Amino acid sequence: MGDIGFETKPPAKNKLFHGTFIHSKALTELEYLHNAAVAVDSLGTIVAVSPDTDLTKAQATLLPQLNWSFDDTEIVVAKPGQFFFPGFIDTHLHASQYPNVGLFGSSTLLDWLNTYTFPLEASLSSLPKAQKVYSRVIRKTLSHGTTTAAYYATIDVPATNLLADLCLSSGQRALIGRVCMDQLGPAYYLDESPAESLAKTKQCIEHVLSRDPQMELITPIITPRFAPACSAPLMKELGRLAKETDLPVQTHISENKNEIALVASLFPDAGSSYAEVYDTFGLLTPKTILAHAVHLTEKEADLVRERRSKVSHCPCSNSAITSGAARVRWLLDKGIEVGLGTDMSGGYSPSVLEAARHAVLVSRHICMDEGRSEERDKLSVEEVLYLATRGGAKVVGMEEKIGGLEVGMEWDVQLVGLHDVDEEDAEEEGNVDVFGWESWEEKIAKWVYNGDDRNTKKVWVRGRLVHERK
Ligand SMILES: O=c1[nH]c(=O)c2nc[nH]c2[nH]1
Ligand SMILES: [Zn+2]
Repeated sequence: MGDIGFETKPPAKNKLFHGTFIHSKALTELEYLHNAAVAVDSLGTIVAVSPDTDLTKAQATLLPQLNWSFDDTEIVVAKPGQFFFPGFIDTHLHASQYPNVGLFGSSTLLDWLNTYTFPLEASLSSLPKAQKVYSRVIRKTLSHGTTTAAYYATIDVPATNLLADLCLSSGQRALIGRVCMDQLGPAYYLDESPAESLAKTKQCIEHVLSRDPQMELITPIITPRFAPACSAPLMKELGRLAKETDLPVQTHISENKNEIALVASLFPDAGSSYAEVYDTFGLLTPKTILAHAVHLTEKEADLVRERRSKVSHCPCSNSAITSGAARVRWLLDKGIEVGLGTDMSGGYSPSVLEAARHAVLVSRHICMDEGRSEERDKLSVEEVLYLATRGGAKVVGMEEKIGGLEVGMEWDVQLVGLHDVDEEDAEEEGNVDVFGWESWEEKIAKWVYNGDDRNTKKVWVRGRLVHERK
């Protein structure tokens, strides 16, 4: 892969952004900063936030304060109606499954894996094919405003390493997981032994760390696929590795009822629940991302909370392959950190915004099913945007760095534009029409329910422009 330009360093120019900035202040509250300026240094870090200041004033006051020269500072101005918003954090997706988005028929988890998923993943041991798929998934997710992605690759080492290299050269922040599985899969798609699985995992970890030693942009993540696909010795080794390296872990939990029954039959001696199986092998850590968590029992959720493991809520996937409805309000009330995952291609869409609106709708179905109608039982627009940004940042362990627009955080941001119906020369219209009488809260709600990648005009990661809609 010699010709890829590895880049952990952001561009060298200081930047001054001006316009409207919106981010989550708390789970239920968005903060709106209008006519504001944000200064981002050449390392991609936010160094000043000035509310209520026009551009000329911001240039006259902030630049001398920061010792920045006028000529060397790039100015980026949001047009009226546009706003800067933190980049989305996709806390669970399978880069290797991207070609299958939308293909799941009427399958459920275990037959979906055999019919659609394992054959595709296995085929990515062809590096040209992996290059094609991984380049595309990175471009596609960036175009939807995903600045950080927790990726599963495949069991193949060179292809997983290629995904890491491509994230680096494309500038997407990512966690890179080589999938570990030594049972359940077809013979053509399995690690041969726990020892081989561990050794290959270490090779990928070393690769990622060789490219980005400080884990500034890409981070290795230990990835037991899910308990049914991992033998007890393998999970034990991976738990040990997590402890030794203090690296994050990602896996699936309690997605589907047949899967849960399978776990009980496969691991009769490793605890009395799915969560306890992972705990037995040291895989429930504060850096563990558990995808789905649809059918957790009260006791399991308490254990997850006690271990400070995190949950990736994947509503599009849970609906598509009929896994069930995860009770996000219940998890949040327990004090478990939750983020959103597209879970492509169990999920049918690369868009975290789609996952956000689906999370809203699933929460309403839960209310209807449980005969509850209290306002707070339903997830609000503000709450799902929190899950998509700040919540996701906590899930991937980067809440000090990303998810909000504060001094000291990194500039991982999208510029969003909605279509003003009075604008004659409006650029690409997109799906969100704004008539001019909407409040900002209403504009945000319209974006959440009807927005898509046409509204994502520009995307930056660590201050570097990584996507621009032409
Ligand atoms: O949604 C899912 N996608 C997968 O690839 C997978 N593997 C195990 N369990 C899984 N669930
Ligand atoms: Zn998944």
